[in-house]
Amino acid sequence: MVGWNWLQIRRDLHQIPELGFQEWKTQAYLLEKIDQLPSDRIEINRWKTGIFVKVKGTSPKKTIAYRTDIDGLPIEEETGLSYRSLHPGQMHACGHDIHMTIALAALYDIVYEPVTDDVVFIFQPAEEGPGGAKPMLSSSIFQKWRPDLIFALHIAPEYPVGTVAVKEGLLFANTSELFIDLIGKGGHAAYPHLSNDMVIALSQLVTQLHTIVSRNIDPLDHAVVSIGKINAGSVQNSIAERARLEGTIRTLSPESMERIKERIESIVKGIEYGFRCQAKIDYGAQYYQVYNHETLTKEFIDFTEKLDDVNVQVCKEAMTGEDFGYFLKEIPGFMFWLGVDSQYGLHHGKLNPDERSIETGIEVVTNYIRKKSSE
Ligand SMILES: CC(=O)N[C@@H](CCC[C@H](N)C(=O)O)C(=O)O
Repeated sequence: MVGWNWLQIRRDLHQIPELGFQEWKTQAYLLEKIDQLPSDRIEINRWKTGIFVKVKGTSPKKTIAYRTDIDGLPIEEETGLSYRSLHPGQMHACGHDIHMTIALAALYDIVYEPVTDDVVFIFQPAEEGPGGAKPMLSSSIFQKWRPDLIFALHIAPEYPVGTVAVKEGLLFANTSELFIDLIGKGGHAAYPHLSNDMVIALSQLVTQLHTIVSRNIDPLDHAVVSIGKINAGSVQNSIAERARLEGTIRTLSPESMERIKERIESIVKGIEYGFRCQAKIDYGAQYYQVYNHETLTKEFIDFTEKLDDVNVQVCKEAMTGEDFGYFLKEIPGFMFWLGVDSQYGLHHGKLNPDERSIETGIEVVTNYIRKKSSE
């Protein structure tokens, strides 16, 4: 039996964050570990930069799946930790290093103490974008090993270690990325009348986009339009020919997502007309809401309440997105939050999850698999 040090694994993974579908080092690291497990008990399938691992049950009647995401974000790490990211401008700022460690630990546990049912571990790339869940779901290997039940967790900086937060039904929002390019006419800053300034057009566009949620969406149906990045121009004394914004749309209903997109398209037409420019809209990756199965989630809450050292809270829905929603659209299951107690939140360069949360995650995931497999 091999001995693995979870803390070391988490720190190793933390040092090599990679963006969606570029997770080659991460995949190699995970495979190096998984290959140490007894080969007669598992089947391994690579899928792009991801991995499927099936642990054979002793007398399987069903298949249980556990999914982790594996990608990092294009965010510069500012934690100052001794094991900070070795990849400039990239960081595990959404906790996927913790997610992967818990998945590896649960895999290890189930391999060495097998359960009755088959258990499939899914190491999924590109959760932050452009989205690995949807293509993984339609892969031939997923369809062959299609589980009867699937679950996953996400770290939650705002909860103390030892906390599991979850709710039945809607947990995470519908999301769509948003990219808008404006193309006008550049020129010398001293001759604005001869140019068509895309800095001004983009500034107006950003302001107008922020009226959509307050003026076009029912206040009781929450939604978000956030612009995370803008880009225009090359030097202070030249008028910008092009400008670009990058953002995200979040809604609690698929209908509001459609409404917001209609409004964006009208506003952009107005900008094109008013500023005599051209515009291109790209919605990038779209994620379906995370909707937790009512009965399974209730059962999970009852089960988790009985675990020592775990405090279960019923939480509200969040405007975060997760392409795990696509798995839940097809397979009964749920996602839950795992408290990691960090002063800085998700997608922040100073996010620093408390590593003691790994133990809680392992306890909840492995015990839940064992419970469901004994039914
Ligand atoms: C849990 C979490 O933070 N998930 C991400 C998912 C990204 C979706 C996509 N890239 C987008 O921005 O719409 C999130 O930002 O909520």
